[in-house]
Amino acid sequence: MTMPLNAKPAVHAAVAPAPSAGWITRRQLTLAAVLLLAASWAFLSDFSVTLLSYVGLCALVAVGLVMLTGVAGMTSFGQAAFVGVGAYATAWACTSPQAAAWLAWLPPAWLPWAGLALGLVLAAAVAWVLGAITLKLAGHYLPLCTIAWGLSLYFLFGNLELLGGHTGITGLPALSIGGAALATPRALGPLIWAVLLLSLWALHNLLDSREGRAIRTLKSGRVMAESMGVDTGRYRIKVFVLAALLGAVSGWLYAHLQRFVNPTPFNLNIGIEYLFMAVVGGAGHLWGAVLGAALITLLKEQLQDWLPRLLGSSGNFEVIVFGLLMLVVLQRYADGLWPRLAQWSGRWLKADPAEHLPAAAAPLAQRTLPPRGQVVLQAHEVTKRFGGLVANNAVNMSVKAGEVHALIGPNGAGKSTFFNMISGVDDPTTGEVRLMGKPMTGKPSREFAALGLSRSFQHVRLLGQRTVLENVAVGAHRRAHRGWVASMLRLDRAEEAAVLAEARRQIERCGLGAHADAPAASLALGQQRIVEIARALASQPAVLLLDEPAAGLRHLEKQALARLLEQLRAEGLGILVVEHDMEFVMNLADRITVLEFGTVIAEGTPAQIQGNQRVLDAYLGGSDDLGAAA
Ligand SMILES: Nc1ncnc2c1ncn2[C@@H]1O[C@H](COP(=O)(O)OP(=O)(O)OP(=O)(O)O)[C@@H](O)[C@H]1O
Repeated sequence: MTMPLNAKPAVHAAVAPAPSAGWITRRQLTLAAVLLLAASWAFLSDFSVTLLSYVGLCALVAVGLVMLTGVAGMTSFGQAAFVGVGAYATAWACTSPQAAAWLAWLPPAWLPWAGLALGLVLAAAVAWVLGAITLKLAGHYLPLCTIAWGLSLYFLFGNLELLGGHTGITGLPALSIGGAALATPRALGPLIWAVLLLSLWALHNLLDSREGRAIRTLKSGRVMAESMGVDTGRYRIKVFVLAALLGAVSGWLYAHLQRFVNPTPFNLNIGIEYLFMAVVGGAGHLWGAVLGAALITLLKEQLQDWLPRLLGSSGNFEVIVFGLLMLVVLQRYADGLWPRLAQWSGRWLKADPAEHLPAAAAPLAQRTLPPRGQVVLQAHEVTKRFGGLVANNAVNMSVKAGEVHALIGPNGAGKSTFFNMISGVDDPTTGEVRLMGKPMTGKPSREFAALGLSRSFQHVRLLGQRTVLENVAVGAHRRAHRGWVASMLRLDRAEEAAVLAEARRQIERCGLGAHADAPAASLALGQQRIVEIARALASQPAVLLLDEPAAGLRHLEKQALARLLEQLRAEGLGILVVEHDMEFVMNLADRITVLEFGTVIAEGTPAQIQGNQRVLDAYLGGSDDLGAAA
């Protein structure tokens, strides 16, 4: 690997799909399937049309679960409750005398639309409150909480007199658009599918954006994302609200399809079924939700029909068979069926043409670097205790703009712990950290990122299945601004082009241009460390913290890395490096701080450190390393 430091930035930054020898693209196939469905709608039987309408309704909820569970990593069993919120809101708005009095100014045909607005507001409010309370929980506590509030809302529907108790509410009007009543599944089904397809399009756009990259970090990269300036807590709540809104829209359509509501379709069993649909289809894939909803809805229907005939008696046999089938499917296809289908169809599909992002990209936010020699990062008496163990003991250290400062010490000396203290990943037990002169103690790492600090991690934290380009683009998150709605509507393309061009520029600067479109996990570990540096550079930092950047690199690669860091120093960055490779450190660093058992035992220039007896003693047999680097 070489690291051309002055490589030109790539202008066009879209991810190129792998070519294949098929005759139709995925996009064309999707369009053909939608047109076929639309054309055959009038000829399908009433039964098929009804079934397909239910598939569409379930897929709408399941696609929200794909976003919530598959993409963002939050498992919810309680999604049926939000479907109930949407259904009951419109049922109440359309039938209650109180609502009629309040909405007397509205023509009757508009009442269902008022019901939709009410359902969306209620679902968003309930989800926001529930999310704020429960989403901080980790592990199995979060799914348990979703069961708890799923049950609570279900019983609330059944016990509120205002909502008709367990009998429910009857007499809902049909939806009407432009005077045409959508009173049957044949008439309402196209609207259900139009809403579903529109949602899929918007969510696909969202995932293919700056905001989508941030959402993808929620599953396994939250510490990294916070260090890149992403407010992951806020994103988690937003995804939760989004999934709830999709559930509420499905509930609204369901209520006007059935024309009555009662609590049964919103119970916990149905919540689990929605989750099954997302997981069986492929929880990480938007179209997996449609596949899962279709499979499970059709399977249930067929089993209900066939099993009593086969077994000669009636009963809920389909639930038993259904459960067993789920076990087999999940055992064999842990990622769901969509990836298998995509793999199989990949043989005869050709790649979609690469997206052409606008060439005239919007400028990204720029940072003015502090003057050379100014202290940019300062640790004062920083102590960190883990129970009885003192990992950092009153550590003092400062990093100046335009210098490379190295932090060295034997294994377990407390270097990574100190890194976490001064980057906001963890809080010191006592002591103070100042960044750009501002006290930062107790602040989250995203606020360190906002002030210009960026870092890499000792244990590489990349989104392995995403491309190198996408990973590095996460680093530029704070330099762009377009939000969810702009992303869903594709209004962010100029800014997206700028983000991707910047990411590609940093990748090429770090010598990984040839790997930009490869999944990050396919790179060697040493290269993955370089990807982390490129990601940190994409944020245009003033302070760069690198935890063992040279580990796993070959000799020439280390030399190229040293040249890159020298250039960054010349540009005025303050760089702090934790590194075990003494030759690398002694040739590069301006100042070195040595930690032993969490305490600073020496600080000075490389020459002073190499002559320091206490340091040589600390390294025991390692004194040769220090000497050899001289
Ligand atoms: N979360 C934690 N809980 C308890 N002890 C911890 C925790 N993190 C680190 N330690 C302990 O603190 C000490 C310092 O660990 P740290 O990882 O900071 O050392 P290091 O100098 O980075 O080591 P290395 O060079 O091997 O990475 C070690 O004894 C370690 O076991």
